[in-house]
Amino acid sequence: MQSDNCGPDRPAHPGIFPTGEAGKSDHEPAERSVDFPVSVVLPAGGTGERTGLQTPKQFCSFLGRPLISYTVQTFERLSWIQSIVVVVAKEHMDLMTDIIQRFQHRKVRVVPGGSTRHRSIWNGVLALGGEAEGEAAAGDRPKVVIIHDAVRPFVEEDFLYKITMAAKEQGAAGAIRPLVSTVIATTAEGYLDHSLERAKYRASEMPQGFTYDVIYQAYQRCTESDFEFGTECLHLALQYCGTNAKLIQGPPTLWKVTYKRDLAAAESIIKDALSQSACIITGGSAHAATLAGALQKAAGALDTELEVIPDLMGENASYLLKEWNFIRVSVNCSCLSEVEALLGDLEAADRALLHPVVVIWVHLSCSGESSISGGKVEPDGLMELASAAKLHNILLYGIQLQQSKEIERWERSVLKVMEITSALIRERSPALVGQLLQA
Ligand SMILES: Nc1ccn([C@@H]2O[C@H](COP(=O)(O)OP(=O)(O)OP(=O)(O)O)[C@@H](O)[C@H]2O)c(=O)n1
Ligand SMILES: O=P(O)(O)OC[C@@H](O)[C@@H](O)[C@@H](O)CO
Repeated sequence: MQSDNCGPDRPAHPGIFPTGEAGKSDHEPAERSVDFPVSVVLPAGGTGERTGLQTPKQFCSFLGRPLISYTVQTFERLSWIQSIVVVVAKEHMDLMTDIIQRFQHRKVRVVPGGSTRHRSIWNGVLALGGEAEGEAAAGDRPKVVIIHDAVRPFVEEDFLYKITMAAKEQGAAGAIRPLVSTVIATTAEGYLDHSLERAKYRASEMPQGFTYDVIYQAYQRCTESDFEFGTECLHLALQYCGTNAKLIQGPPTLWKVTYKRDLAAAESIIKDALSQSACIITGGSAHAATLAGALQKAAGALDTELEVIPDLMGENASYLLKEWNFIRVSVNCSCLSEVEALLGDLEAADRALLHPVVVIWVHLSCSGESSISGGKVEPDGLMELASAAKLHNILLYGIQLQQSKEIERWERSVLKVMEITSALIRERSPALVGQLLQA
């Protein structure tokens, strides 16, 4: 049984991870031309025992989204990938179908896995050829199959392209990384037998690529012992097809989420990727522009790139499609209509389907009267707005500060606004949503 879900026709959501060029974020995937069909098998049928958690790691959530959804997104946004087969345990088929529908993933099919990783991958390869349903659909068969563990979410387009082209040429290609620890052989009694010369060995990682014929034939010919105990597809290609894989050293981002600590590391990487920059909207106010300039200066010390714009009109509307963090400065105006308009624009742009968007309302009081004692700002109004925004995965926070003629005091307030802003953007905590914080 498999479930097809092509999902609604929508533009690929921008990615948040670098394409492989250092520091360049991939708001849009670089267009590459691949003139043959490429499909992907994502084995996700394991139980993740080594995390010690009840929930299999591929379904553990980060910022409200399961790990596997991040991996699927990485592949679905590449125009040269024609289809993705996710292989999950039978009891998770419905869960995976729900994830695909909830996050509007495209080009994805779900098929049942097997008792071992190899069996799961084989089921995925069969599905690509239409055999999982009992009829061979030769026309759908891809030229190249990328096999990638679903728990390796940080794969870069550049590297996928390299593996794909090498697999097309060579029949098989695989990612490798230098060994971090020396590999030793042990005796039956648990003593050292010998150690391997580390420089001669590499860690085999994912993604791997194969021509469809090679991986199909390899699995058709392999033994029950291979299915039960094997962990290396490249070995099957060599052993049963005489195809010697091209090995390509990949970036450190290829690591596999295996232990509980890896989940924390993955969440930190995702949060880092979402908090690289922010956009300050001043509404054209001179006071707000002054504050924005001071915040930009303070941001430099906090490694956050701040862009200042008056509004989201014209060309500036592009920020709605590429920015994950917005700061709306209101001066002497405690009404929330400007924030409400921004939230409406973000909801209309459908920005927060895959990642929570942060909106921070900075209320600058220049009138001299304390905006607290004057009771000018209605915190309830902010909480109400924030609760509604949260339903669209938009996290709204408030910060209040007063203009001060004392330079030192003003600079301290500005720095405090920037520190609070950085923390809110980095953590994206639902707990602080709707709060009016004081700088
Ligand atoms: N029967 C299996 C076992 C594993 N996998 C998948 O293969 C990938 C790499 O395997 P591994 O990291 O070993 O995952 P688990 O087997 O879930 O982990 P553990 O060994 O800790 O249980 C994972 O995406 C896992 O879901 C699979 O599709 N089918
Ligand atoms: O062995 P595990 O099941 O933890 O993970 C699978 C890994 O072995 C595999 O992803 C790479 O070694 C490449 O084959």
